[in-house]
This record gives sequence, structure tokens and C-alpha cells, in this order.
Amino acid sequence: MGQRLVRRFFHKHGTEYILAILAVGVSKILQVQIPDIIGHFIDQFRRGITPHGIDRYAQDLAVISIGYVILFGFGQFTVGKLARIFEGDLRRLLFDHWEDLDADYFNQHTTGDLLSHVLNDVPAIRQALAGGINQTLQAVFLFVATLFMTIRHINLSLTVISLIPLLLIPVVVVKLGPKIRQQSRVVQESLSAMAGMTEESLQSIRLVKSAGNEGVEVRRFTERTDSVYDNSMHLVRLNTTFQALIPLLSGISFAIALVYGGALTLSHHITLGAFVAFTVYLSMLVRPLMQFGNVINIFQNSSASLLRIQVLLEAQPQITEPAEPQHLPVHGPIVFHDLTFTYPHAKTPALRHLSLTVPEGSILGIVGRTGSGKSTLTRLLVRELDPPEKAITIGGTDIRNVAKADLREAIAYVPQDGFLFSSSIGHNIAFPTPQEDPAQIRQAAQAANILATVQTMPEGFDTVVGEHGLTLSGGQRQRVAIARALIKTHARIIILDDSLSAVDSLTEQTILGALRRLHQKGRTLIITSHRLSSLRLADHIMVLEEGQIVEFGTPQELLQRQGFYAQLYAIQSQGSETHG
Ligand SMILES: Nc1ncnc2c1ncn2[C@@H]1O[C@H](COP(=O)(O)OP(=O)(O)OP(=O)(O)O)[C@@H](O)[C@H]1O
Repeated sequence: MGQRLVRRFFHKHGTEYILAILAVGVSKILQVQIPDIIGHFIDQFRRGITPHGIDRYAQDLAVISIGYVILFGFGQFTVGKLARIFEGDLRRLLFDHWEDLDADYFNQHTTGDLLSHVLNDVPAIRQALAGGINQTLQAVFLFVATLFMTIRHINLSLTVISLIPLLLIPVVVVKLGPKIRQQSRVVQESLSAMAGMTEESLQSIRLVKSAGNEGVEVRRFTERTDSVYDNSMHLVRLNTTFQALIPLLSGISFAIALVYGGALTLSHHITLGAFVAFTVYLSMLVRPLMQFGNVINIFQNSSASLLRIQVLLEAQPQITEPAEPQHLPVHGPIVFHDLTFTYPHAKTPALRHLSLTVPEGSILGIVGRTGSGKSTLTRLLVRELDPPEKAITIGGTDIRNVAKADLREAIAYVPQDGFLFSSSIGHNIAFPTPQEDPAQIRQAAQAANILATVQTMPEGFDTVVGEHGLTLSGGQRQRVAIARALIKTHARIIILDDSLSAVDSLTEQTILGALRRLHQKGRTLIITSHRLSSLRLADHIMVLEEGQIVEFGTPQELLQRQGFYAQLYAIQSQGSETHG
């Protein structure tokens, strides 16, 4: 996918790139004329020069300088601009790719880790494309053009001898380069571990404070920052050694040029002008050689980043679209057929041999201890997790054969952790719809019994709920999440996964009233809960234990069976009597 992006990018912007390269090339050819002109000027000066002659040299220099600035500026700007375009494309590609991946992928990768790719790796690649390519172009063109001028117009042996120390630079690069690359990877990893820890710590700040755990968190963070510091310092030492050796070698080369070039001038093998021009050329070589060093650093850094991005882009969604999607039938029951499901990397199945028919327009209640498999079942039904073939059918069609969007269109699902965006309540409710329709938002809010609460807020539906809805109470958050599901008025199946746990009994009854009205319009309802009062409308109740159905029947039948349901009923009605 990454290569495709690069190919597409060069296909689209190749001409511009080539023009930029040519512009930089020509600008460097112009630049190396300057010492030559100065050399000629000095020699002419010694022979005797008229004011008109001086003006001519000045004009030549001015024309060359203007040409240089225009061409070099155009080249550098274009390469920089193209690198920024590539950076934006790469960020969009990453985001699109993440949107395609399954929800479970994000259980295995922390947000901090993923963000660090966007914040560190993408700019590192951009830097290679902008700074890296720019400096390479400048260095190569200037180096070659300078050597050409010094060999052709000044002196071959002076050029060769002065160059010897500079030839040691590749040796330094070969020795230090791999170490720098390895260490920059260590720094990137420690930074991403720190970002992950910071993200988790800030998200759980209320838990941390309520547990009085601030000290432990600060210590953990200090350990992370110390590790980032140690690793970065090691990298700084390696980089400094690398960067210091290059000017040192250039300095030796300069000294040789002075001694040998001075002797050649005294013995009239070269003119004074040529000698001065040579020293200017040599000083011009220092920069490209430093750039060679920088470029190698930049490319080493970015190659680690490129590798990490490549690995990211290779991750494939496990829940795939069917090759030939079938239409989801409008009518018919939901059937679970011998459904067994094991999470990736888990040792035991979360659901075992579960068979059940939920007739169209009925209400199924699901209870069971925590970890018994209730959420897993609902997540399988919306294909957030992938069920085995033919294990779940709706109206006789295997849900694996239906386009994911079709299936999700037909189901209004309130997950256990109804996530809220840090935007307005209205936006949060309207999220599944293509546009925010105030009438629809109001209606959904009314059904979820949050309308009156929203109306008391200063900005009504425009009230911003803070990060993850932190400015709302737990019950208010749940009701916004329910409203978000109920706004899908065309959905034929409504699933509430423990979505009423934080609302008070009165609110619960109002929401159930709204659900009953939808049920009367033929909707199928699946409600999981630990509170039996939430299952008051259920036609049938299923009790799950360790992924298996241990009880199934109408609420009356289950009461008579004296099992888990009856026990729960006894405990909860005792509780409500005590409260009453
Ligand atoms: N992403 C996951 N990877 C591996 N195992 C998981 C994952 N999610 C849940 N499980 C396991 O699957 C089993 C069923 O979990 P599930 O969330 O379906 O239970 P639940 O009945 O909804 O519990 P609760 O009432 O606490 O919400 C548990 O043993 C749980 O540890």
C-alpha cells in the first residue's frame, strides 16, 4: 500500500520533481562560477584593470547570483512543497487504513503508539523527502561541479591531495551510521512507550486521583522520561561525534591546500587568482560534505520510520467484506446456530455451542455473571467480531454474506462503553446519520429520556460534553449513547448492551416505554443487563454461564425453575423492597 502511494505520488508529481532537480542542478553550476570569476578578477586586477572592467565583473556576479537565487529558490520550494503534500497523503492513507481495521486491532495497539506514527514517523519521512532530497541534490551537484572546476581550471594534483582527508568521511559514516540508526530506533520506541503511558494515565486521571495514586503515576512517568533522556543522550553523543569528525577532516584538507597551494603559487604553477579561487572552492566543499553527513542521518532516521509505517499498512482487517454481498432480508428471525467463538490469543471459548432463535419483533433479555459472554454475543451480531460461517443468520442469510454497512444499517447498537466524542451533544446523537437534522435529534433525545436534561443546559444540543463526555454524569452519557442508536429510526434490530446500568429506575422505565413503542412497530430488541428491571419487557430470557445457555424461557418459566434467574430475581426484589 505504501509503495502504491509512492508510485501514485511520483506519477502525479514526477515532472515537478524533475524540474526542481534540474533547477537545483543548474543553480549549483551557476554557483561554482563565482570563485572562478573572483579568481579571474584578482589576476586581472594585478595586471591592471579599468573601472569599466570592474563593473563588468560586478555585473557578471550580479547576473549569476540572481539566476542562482531564482533557480535554487524554485527547486528548494518545490521539493519542500511536494514533501508536505506527500506527508498529508500519508497521514490520510494511515487514517483510512485504521478506519478499515477491526475494532479488535485497537485492543492490541495503544492509541499513544498509533499516534506516535502520525506524529513522529510521518514527519521523519517528510524530512527525508524534503531536507534529505534537497540536501542530496545540493551536495551532489555542488561537489561534482566544484571538482570539475578545480581539476579543469586550477590544478589536478592540488585537488587530489587536498581531497584525501575528505575521502575518510565515508569511513566515518560507515562506522557510525548503523549505530545511529539503531539508537534512533531505541529513542523512537521509548518515546512511543512514554506517549502510550501518558495517554493512559491522563485518560484514567479520575481513577488515579480517587485511588490517591498520583505519586506512583509520577514515578512511572519519571522512569519513562529518564529512559527517553538516557537513550536520547546516547544518540546525541553518537551524532555529535559524527558531526564533529566531518569538519575536522575538512579542516585538515584546508591546511594541506594552504601549504601545497601556497607553494604552487610561489613557484608560479598557478596564479594567485587561481589559488584564492581554490580556497573558496574548498570552503564551498565543506558544506556539501556536512550535508552528506546530515543526509545520511536523515535517511537513517526515516528508514526506521518507513519500516514502521510499512508494518502498519500491512495489517489487514480480519473481518472482510463478502466477495458477492447478499441483501439482508427485511423480515425473518435472528438465528444462532451452534455458535462457538474464541477470541484470538484466548485459551478458552467465550461462547460455546450456542443455539437460539430470536423471532422477528420479539424481545430477548440476556443475563449472566460478568464475563459470561453477553457482550461477545452482541458484538458478533453486529460483526464487530467475526462469527464462524452460518453461525448467525438473519432472515435465513448468513451475516457474513452481507455487506458490513448493510448489516450495521439494519441494527441500532448501544455498546457497553457508549463512547462520546468531545463535541456537542447534538453531534454525538446525530453521529450515525449523514446530516444533523435538529428534529431527528430531538426525537431521539426524547426517546432516550435526555431531552429535558439537554434543555436545561446553557447551550442545549450545542453544549460540548468535554473529552469522552466527562462533563456528563454516567447516566446522562448512557442516555446520549442510547439516543444515538435510536436516531436510526429505520433500524430493524435494537441492541442494548448493559446500557441502562447507570440510569435511575424512573429514567429506565421511561426509556423502556420508548423501546416498547418501537417494539410495537415490529422492531426486534435484544437487551443485556445485570438488572432484571431492564428486562421487564422481554418475551424470553436467556441466562448465560461461561459462554453457554444454562436457562432459557419466559420470565415466568425461569422463575419456576429456581435457577440463576430466580435467585437473581429474589435478591433484586429484596433490594427494591428494602429501598421501598
Ligand atoms: N478482546 C478480548 N480478547 C480476549 N478475551 C476477551 C476479550 N473480550 C472479552 N474477552 C473474554 O471473553 C469472555 C466473555 O466476555 P464478555 O465481555 O462477553 O462478558 P460479559 O458477559 O459481557 O461481561 P460483563 O457483564 O462484565 O460485561 C470473558 O472471559 C472475557 O475475559
